[in-house]
Amino acid sequence: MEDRIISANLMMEDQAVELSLRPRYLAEYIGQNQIKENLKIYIEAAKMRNEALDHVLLYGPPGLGKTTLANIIANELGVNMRTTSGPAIERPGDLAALLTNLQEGDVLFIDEIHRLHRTVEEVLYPAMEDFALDIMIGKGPSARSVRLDLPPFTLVGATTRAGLLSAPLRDRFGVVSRLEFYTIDELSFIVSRGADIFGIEMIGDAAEEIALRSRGTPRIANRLLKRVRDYAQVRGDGLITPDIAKEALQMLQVDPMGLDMIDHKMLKAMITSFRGGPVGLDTIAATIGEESQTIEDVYEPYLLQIGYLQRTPRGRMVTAAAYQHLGLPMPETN
Ligand SMILES: Nc1ncnc2c1ncn2[C@@H]1O[C@H](COP(=O)(O)OP(=O)(O)OP(=O)(O)O)[C@@H](O)[C@H]1O
Ligand SMILES: [Mg+2]
Repeated sequence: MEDRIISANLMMEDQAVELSLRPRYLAEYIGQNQIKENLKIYIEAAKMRNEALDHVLLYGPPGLGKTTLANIIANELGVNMRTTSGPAIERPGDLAALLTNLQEGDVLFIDEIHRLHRTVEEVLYPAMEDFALDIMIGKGPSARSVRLDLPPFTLVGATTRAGLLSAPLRDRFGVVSRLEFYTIDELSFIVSRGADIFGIEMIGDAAEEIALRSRGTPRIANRLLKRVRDYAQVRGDGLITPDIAKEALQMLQVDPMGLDMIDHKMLKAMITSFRGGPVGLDTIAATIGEESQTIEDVYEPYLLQIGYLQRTPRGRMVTAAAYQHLGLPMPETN
């Protein structure tokens, strides 16, 4: 299921592309204007005071630019960044090793921070708050705790599931930023920028055709651009015209709103079996043979964003806009 062309999750084929396309400074980072503006001020202030930047939590759906932003923060601060992830830190000692290796002002980036082990998380609290590490020396009755000073550092945490973060951890971030889906204009810009970097020729509204189908997500925009380029090369002379872009995307079975077969299957199942809802997440999952978690994290956010699905206390509902998009009549209300 995860080889959907419009999946926001990172795929093998994206990795090289993302490295070459990843913006390195705030000025190159498109969109997320509020976040950028705030960060610019905080970063400048931290540099003026010669202090570490406050800890930053970045959250939002996959592919919106959290990892990119973490790298940018370190670049703008002019410091080194160490990268790890929640599940990779198995024991408190692993975290201690990471922390004691930081230089003053460095950024420690913890991806998937909602998956930190509880025992590790507890070591993180004093580290974040007091730049200190409490370690136990010895065992049994003679054991004692020793406090070790750490260099001031900035923790940047990223998560797709802020709701799963414990309150004490969340409270220790001075800056909490939620990334939003990108507008069509912003995505068009990202596509054009990618085309420039790759030396791809594109004319007319071709970038917009790709942007429209990118589900508000730069990662998807970059991936679609790559596929469209292949199509243009094989079917034409490499030039991406709006028609070529449309044909290529049609072949990839991505509709003009960025929906693919699985979205269609899910919406249609809700319509035919449940009169459009409300229907519970688990029931939808069972009906289309997917996991509830996947639907909630991966499929649903964009459908909610464009107003094709609605969340109600009694479950999910298909909206009039979705019926219209699918060309299906709304059931009579009674
Ligand atoms: N604001 C932006 N401007 C231009 N390109 C962007 C922007 N945000 C993201 N991208 C592009 O999208 C790609 C994916 O972004 P990134 O890896 O930072 O997402 P993420 O939020 O960390 O995803 P995940 O939740 O899967 O870790 C980047 O490599 C970059 O090419
Ligand atoms: Mg990431």
